[in-house]
Amino acid sequence: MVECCLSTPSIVGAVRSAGACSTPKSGKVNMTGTVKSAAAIGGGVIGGGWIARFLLNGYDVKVFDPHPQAKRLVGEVLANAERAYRKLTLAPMPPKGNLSFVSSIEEAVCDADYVQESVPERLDLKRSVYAEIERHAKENTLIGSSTSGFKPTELIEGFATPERLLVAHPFNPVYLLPVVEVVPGRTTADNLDRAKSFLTAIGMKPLVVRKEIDAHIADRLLEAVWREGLWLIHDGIATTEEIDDVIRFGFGLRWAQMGLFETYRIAGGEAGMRHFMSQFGPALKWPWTKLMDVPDLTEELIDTIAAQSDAQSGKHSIRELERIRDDNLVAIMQALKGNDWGAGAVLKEYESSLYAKAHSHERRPTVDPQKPLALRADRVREDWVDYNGHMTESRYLQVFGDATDAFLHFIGMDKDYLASGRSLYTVETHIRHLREVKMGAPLRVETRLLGFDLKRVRIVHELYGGPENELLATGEHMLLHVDTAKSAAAPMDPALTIKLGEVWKHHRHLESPDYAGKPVREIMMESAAS
Ligand SMILES: NC(=O)C1=CN([C@@H]2O[C@H](COP(=O)(O)OP(=O)(O)OC[C@H]3O[C@@H](n4cnc5c(N)ncnc54)[C@H](O)[C@@H]3O)[C@@H](O)[C@H]2O)C=CC1
Ligand SMILES: C[N+](C)(C)CC(=O)CC(=O)[O-]
Repeated sequence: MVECCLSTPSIVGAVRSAGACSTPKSGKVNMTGTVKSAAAIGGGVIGGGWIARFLLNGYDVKVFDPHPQAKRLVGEVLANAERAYRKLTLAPMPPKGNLSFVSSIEEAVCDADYVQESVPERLDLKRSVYAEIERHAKENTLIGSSTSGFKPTELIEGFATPERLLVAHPFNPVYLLPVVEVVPGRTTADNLDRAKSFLTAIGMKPLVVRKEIDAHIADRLLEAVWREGLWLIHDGIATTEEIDDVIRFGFGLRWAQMGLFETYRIAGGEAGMRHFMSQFGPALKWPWTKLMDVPDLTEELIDTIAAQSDAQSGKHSIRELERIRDDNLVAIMQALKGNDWGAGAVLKEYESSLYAKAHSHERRPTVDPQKPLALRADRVREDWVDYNGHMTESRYLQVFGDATDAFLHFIGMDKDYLASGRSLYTVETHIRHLREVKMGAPLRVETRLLGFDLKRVRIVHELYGGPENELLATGEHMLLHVDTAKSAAAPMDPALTIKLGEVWKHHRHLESPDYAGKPVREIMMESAAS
């Protein structure tokens, strides 16, 4: 917790600037009730994570936090979050939202459709912040609280519009971990739905807690584990590092993918959960845990824990530790995505929503059909670079593959088309690497249709970039239309061929690339030998 800033809104009111709001208080969110802009009240560890998630998902965010270094602190969390997202996904993220720091709660919330409160865990402070939010926010602005343990009915005391306040309890780092415990309190079903769709749209998995309790679901569990950890240190049985080791080399790996009960079902062998319960149930009554006893947090115990923690992790700054943690979380989530499981399944769903948005009319670039199609732009990310300092080979295929996907969306191969059991598979690829492509270089792909018939599409992508906007690489591809259930070639839907025909009407007049259709050159061994 940042000690300097347990400021109450009345103190904050002294620095409030006037005339901040363009929207009158009574203004509706918008016609559809969807969230378009967000405010963050509190930009510490958790507020900073929320701010990063909102911004990276394209929402403008106004932040109020009286901490004198709030800008720097949020900036550092945001930098780490951007770094993590570059590794997390290649899906087209929306343009980043605008971040502004304001000097009052009023300025922060007056235009916002969604407000996330992340001030320190003190009930009086939270309530006074809500009173200020309520005074200045639009009438159907949603308010989410990051509280780790307060129940919504405690939070809403004295609040005139409790139907719009809910607990939205996230997990650190908020920009990566998907789950958010949503505790509705007296929120209306409509507002609950709005909150859930907003949280889902920013890549989260809202889990509605059906009955409010202190500390919701997760912190009840986490506190039990933490309490046992404190006892183990207090009793001199284990150090902070040893406790962390049994988790990270052992059951923590299981928890990341199956949680507690599914793991224990397997631990029951073929007889499953019933056998597990009968074998280990009695142990619950043995003195395996300290139950609700809490060790006194004496200076001595705190010193021991802090010293052990320094010995364990003191060689890294907190920001470095965050980056190590983020890299590991990204690796786990990507592995789980490959298995379409747990947090990986959420990531997969989120990515497909990003692709769908990118290909929707809203964000589709204006395309001039008379020219090669400019459907894909990117930048060489830091983990795309090989030991030569160049974009590594597999990333060329990634960039061209994404450009092919963009082209297929352009001609009408959308989610519904795929769901109908039809798709286009790439059956042949020829990539030419023409110039060095270095880290950070902006890339632009131009796509041209070289021909098509009822079952095949032939395209070529040209990759441009670098300081002179030069041609860096080319990729020529043959795609085959298939019936995915039969895994056999099949004619395309007429809608696709009509669209291809429209593109072809223009592209047939473009100058044919002289390299197209040519194989990799042969090496004449006779001349090499002579
Ligand atoms: N740290 C964690 O692991 C988690 C914390 N939470 C919850 O998130 C909330 C915030 O916790 P942290 O971010 O950890 O605390 P923090 O101490 O890192 O940040 C709190 C921020 O609130 C600011 N603040 C203080 N008074 C304010 C006011 N009147 N208006 C606006 N900003 C004000 C402070 O300057 C500080 O930057 C708490 O309710 C906590 O229980 C939820 C999930 C995890
Ligand atoms: C320790 N804590 C209660 C603040 C933890 C949380 O609320 C969730 C988390 O991120 O572990």
